[in-house]
Amino acid sequence: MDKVKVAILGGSGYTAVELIKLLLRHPGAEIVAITSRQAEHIADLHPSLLGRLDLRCEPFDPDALKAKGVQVVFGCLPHGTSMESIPPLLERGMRVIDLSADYRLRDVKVYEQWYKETHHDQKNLAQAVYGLPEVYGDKLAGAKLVANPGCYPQTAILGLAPLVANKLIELTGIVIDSKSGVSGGGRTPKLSFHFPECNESVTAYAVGTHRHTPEIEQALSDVAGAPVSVIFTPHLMPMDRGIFSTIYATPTRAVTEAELVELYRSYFADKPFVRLRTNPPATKDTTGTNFLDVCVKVVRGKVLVLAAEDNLVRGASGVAVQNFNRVFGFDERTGLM
Ligand SMILES: NC(=O)C1=CN([C@@H]2O[C@H](COP(=O)(O)OP(=O)(O)OC[C@H]3O[C@@H](n4cnc5c(N)ncnc54)[C@H](OP(=O)(O)O)[C@@H]3O)[C@@H](O)[C@H]2O)C=CC1
Ligand SMILES: CC(=O)N[C@@H](CCC(=O)OP(=O)(O)O)C(=O)O
Repeated sequence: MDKVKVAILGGSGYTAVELIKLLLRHPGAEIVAITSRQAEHIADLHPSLLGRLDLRCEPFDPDALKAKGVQVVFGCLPHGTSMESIPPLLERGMRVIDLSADYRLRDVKVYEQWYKETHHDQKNLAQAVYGLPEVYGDKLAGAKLVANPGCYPQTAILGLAPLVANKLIELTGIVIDSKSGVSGGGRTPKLSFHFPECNESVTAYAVGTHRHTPEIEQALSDVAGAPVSVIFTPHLMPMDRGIFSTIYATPTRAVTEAELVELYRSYFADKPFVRLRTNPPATKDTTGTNFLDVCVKVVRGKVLVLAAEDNLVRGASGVAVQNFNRVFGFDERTGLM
């Protein structure tokens, strides 16, 4: 089988470099173009790629990408910018896996409420598939537009899916307390990510207003078949990468830990990237991998779920490759194990 010709948008960013490294190891993918506003060799933007990829970044030009035979474009751009770039790619018959948040929320009013921005591409929103393969896997084969999921939401959605699918917890008031490494904020400098600001310090941010709240609720409501509401609080941690979520829920009946462990084991049995742990996972156990580690406990009548992942791999570029595999019919583990 010929390799799938791939382009990446936003070449200088963190998710782009992670994606490039994954795709260089993928037997079915060939990177033929990387776009950037900076006309540089990719190894000048990311010296870790020196000797691994000989490609000069180019300006974004959908016709030029089409002329190179690009079949799928990975969008590694900020939200808002992404929805400006994607329509001309779809019009020219290229598939898109978008790492931004622009196509994740089905209801445009919800997007505009939480992102405080007007949505400019409602037409393509309708055909976007939310790219969380463990939940929406049957919709991904041949998809034209995949909305890659957010980093925090994956820990919450997969951490809670077995419980909400089986109506074992109350569907309102679920508490999700999450911590992220600083790379979650991207490479573009910002005061709160400046070393003296965030080193040796922990703080919560976007309390009650974080954009991932409706994304978590949308997917969990799909799994539950009923509305789910959560209280999601993200924290910035003085580390490079990794996300850890501690989730508290109220059971709808008396449950035992052994029963829940068995439920999780069977729910994730055919999901190779979710690892069930008997002790709390650590972010470092997942660094550089596409694994999402989950542990379920019962404490004083409450259900606790502990989940860890690498925000740049499982949280972004790794799950994007998992989606690529599903879209093009590769085994979903290809290039990721
Ligand atoms: N970091 C993470 O852990 C995760 C990130 N995401 C999402 O993935 C996307 C990329 O994130 P990440 O790689 O971290 O971000 P970065 O800030 O590291 O990179 C984004 C890149 O997009 C390009 N860019 C920035 N602003 C503009 C603009 N106004 N117009 C055109 N291009 C622009 C730049 O590339 P250049 O200068 O080369 O043009 C920039 O380096 C975002 O939507 C983010 O929310 C999703 C999950 C996790
Ligand atoms: C630490 C940090 O700042 N994290 C980012 C995570 C955003 C992200 O990566 O997800 P989206 O693609 O949905 O923007 C934040 O909270 O905005």
